[in-house]
Amino acid sequence: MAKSKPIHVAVGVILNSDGAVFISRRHAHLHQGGKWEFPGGKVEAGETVLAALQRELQEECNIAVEQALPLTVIEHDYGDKRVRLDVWQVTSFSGEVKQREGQEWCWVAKHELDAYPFPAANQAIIDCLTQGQI
Ligand SMILES: Nc1nc2c([nH]c(=O)n2[C@@H]2O[C@H](COP(=O)(O)OP(=O)(O)OP(=O)(O)O)[C@@H](O)[C@H]2O)c(=O)[nH]1
Ligand SMILES: [Mg+2]
Repeated sequence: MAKSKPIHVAVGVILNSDGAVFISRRHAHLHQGGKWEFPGGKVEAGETVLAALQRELQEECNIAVEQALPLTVIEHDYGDKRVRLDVWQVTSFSGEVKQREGQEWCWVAKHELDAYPFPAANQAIIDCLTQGQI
């Protein structure tokens, strides 16, 4: 049986002035619950990916994205659902980064990212960050 279209997700990599990355922990009851993630969420119908990124990062981590660059697109099949992660690096923003939805969160040095379990789709991003390619 043909599978339905992947869920299109806008995902933001935010680095602070120390070069650390903002991550938060998915609530236990959600898909991939308990794993760490980059902030972001589903792109709505008729919305650009950048607009979705701006909306999600305002809602989830309190910032207004001023500039962001597309890094990569990752398609992954979890078996129960397929995702298409549209990964952007946030290069300019205003506001103070903080988690607004009650999720555990932290800034983590790139070389320490391997210690945090992420959803399988994220592995390519984690590799780029730990190898200093981002
Ligand atoms: N935000 C985010 N989602 C990810 C990442 N990696 C990954 O596989 N996903 C998957 O992307 C899908 C959508 O993400 P999401 O749950 O943040 O979507 P959302 O904010 O719109 O959630 P909502 O519909 O509950 O409001 C989930 O199935 C999630 O498991 C990641 O690094 N960040
Ligand atoms: Mg989300």
